[in-house]
Amino acid sequence: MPIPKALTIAGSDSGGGAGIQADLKTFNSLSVFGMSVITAVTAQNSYEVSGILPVPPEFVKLQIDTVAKDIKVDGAKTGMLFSSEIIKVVTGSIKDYSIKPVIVDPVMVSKSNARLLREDAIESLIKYLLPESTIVTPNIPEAEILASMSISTIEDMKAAAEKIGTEIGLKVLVKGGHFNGPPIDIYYDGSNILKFEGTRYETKNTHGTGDTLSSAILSFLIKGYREQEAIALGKEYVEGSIRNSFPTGSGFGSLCHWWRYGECHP
Ligand SMILES: Cc1ncc(COP(=O)(O)O)c(N)n1
Repeated sequence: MPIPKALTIAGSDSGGGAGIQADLKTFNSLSVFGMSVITAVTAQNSYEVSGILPVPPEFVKLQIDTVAKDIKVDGAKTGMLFSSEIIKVVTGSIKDYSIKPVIVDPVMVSKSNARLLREDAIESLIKYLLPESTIVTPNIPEAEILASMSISTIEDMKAAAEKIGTEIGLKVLVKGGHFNGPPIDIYYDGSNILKFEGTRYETKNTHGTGDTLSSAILSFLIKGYREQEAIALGKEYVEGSIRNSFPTGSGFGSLCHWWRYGECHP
């Protein structure tokens, strides 16, 4: 069987915990060949994003075109997309090369509270990219924006997942990590609602958790698992990475992506 090849289209995190860096570490840990198209360079550490340098949209397109015309992309995920212009070129290339599956992590704001998607780009995300995608993985604040409703209970999460899924026409995993207690994620697969329950680990070392989950789900999907299995296995991988996480700087520390085969606490 050929090695599965995954493409991440996302921002660079110089601090190494999130963004492109988290995606590539995840692909590598799950024995998937990782490729990366960079949408923006951030100057970032564990507690702040001190600068953002967006890549010109035509150069984002050139990166995708150059990879896709040569290497078979078995699936892609998107993370930080920053602007409406970048969203439009990314959507165009996904369509041109019929890239599938596409997992969209609708990254809007970092843990350190910096805007990673311009406010005026949310409409383009909904109008252009999401209809061309397979699964979108919002956390609760992102799901509130995509569904235009407030979410404070599991029932609200279910309503939001179904609303986003039916209005836009894709599958939706609403991540409940922002609530207290065991993290419960709600998945709407186009006809049914499913509940995934996890274990909560009390730690501040959670930088890049969302990026890691969407990359893990993509990895399992292109390895041949069905969607529900890929989500369950992706969650199990992220939980292990959080259980073995460690501090980096003075803010949000990092997951240990290599917990399955290497030392996390030497
Ligand atoms: C380049 C980039 N992409 C994504 C995130 C989100 O990660 P988090 O929510 O952990 O801050 C980030 N901080 N930086």
